[in-house]
Amino acid sequence: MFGTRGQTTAPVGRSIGDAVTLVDVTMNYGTKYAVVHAVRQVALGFGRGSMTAVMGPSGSGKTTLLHCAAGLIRPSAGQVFIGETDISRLDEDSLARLRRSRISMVFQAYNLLPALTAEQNVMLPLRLAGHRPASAQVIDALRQVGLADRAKHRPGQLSGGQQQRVAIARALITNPEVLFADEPTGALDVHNGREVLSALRHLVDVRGQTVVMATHDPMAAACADRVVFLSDGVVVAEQRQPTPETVAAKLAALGG
Ligand SMILES: Nc1ncnc2c1ncn2[C@@H]1O[C@H](COP(=O)(O)OP(=O)(O)OP(=O)(O)O)[C@@H](O)[C@H]1O
Repeated sequence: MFGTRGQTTAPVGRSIGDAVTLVDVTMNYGTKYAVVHAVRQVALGFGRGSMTAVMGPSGSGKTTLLHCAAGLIRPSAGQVFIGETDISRLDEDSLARLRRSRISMVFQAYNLLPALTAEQNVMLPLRLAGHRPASAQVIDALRQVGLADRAKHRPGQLSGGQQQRVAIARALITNPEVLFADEPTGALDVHNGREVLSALRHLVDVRGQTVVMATHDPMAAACADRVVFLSDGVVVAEQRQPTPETVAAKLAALGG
């Protein structure tokens, strides 16, 4: 968890209850002549079976932090652990394997293939990995997001919220330890956004899924167990049991 330094049950900076741990993660973009310090010395843990929202003003480093945590980019300094695995030490092939098998990511754009049905989209990650998923497994993933009855529908026949829930089902099919979501409701109206958030919440409460979500939206953040606030790449605050009001007030104070 936040400020876990000094734990005696795990190496310095890590708690055994965390699905993901960032140890002094720093990410700089650019050259030494024009450097952007996007994330600075962030030390954070994301607890297993919990939902954390990462918030902050535009440009505060939310996406960069998520991408470092998910192994999509390598930090300039610091370590990232997925469970016990220090992904900073993995070579490219091992990191790619870990990303495929232990991590999933959902983006603001659903990235569904329009010619495929919901169930075909959901099975795609396993098919690409050379597996033939059982139909029951695919339907179960769709059931987890409330869409078992839409398996044969194509994306064009679904609402935005339903399409994003198919994207979440597709992210679940590999049974990831952590599901990262970058602005998952960013393209949706309030109603569809709520459907997506309640699907994510259901996964945490019923399945024990770990979810880490970057968002601009105080309503979305208030669905999380905990909100971490970034400002200029630094973790400046956190809230537990957040409400839309407490989150919005903090964000306003940070200039978001
Ligand atoms: N590939 C890149 N090259 C150079 N600078 C980058 C790159 N990606 C992000 N940045 C910069 O890093 C900082 C953090 O960006 P990031 O996208 O992580 O913030 P954010 O909080 O997710 O922003 P937003 O809410 O607007 O999506 C910003 O100053 C941004 O301009």
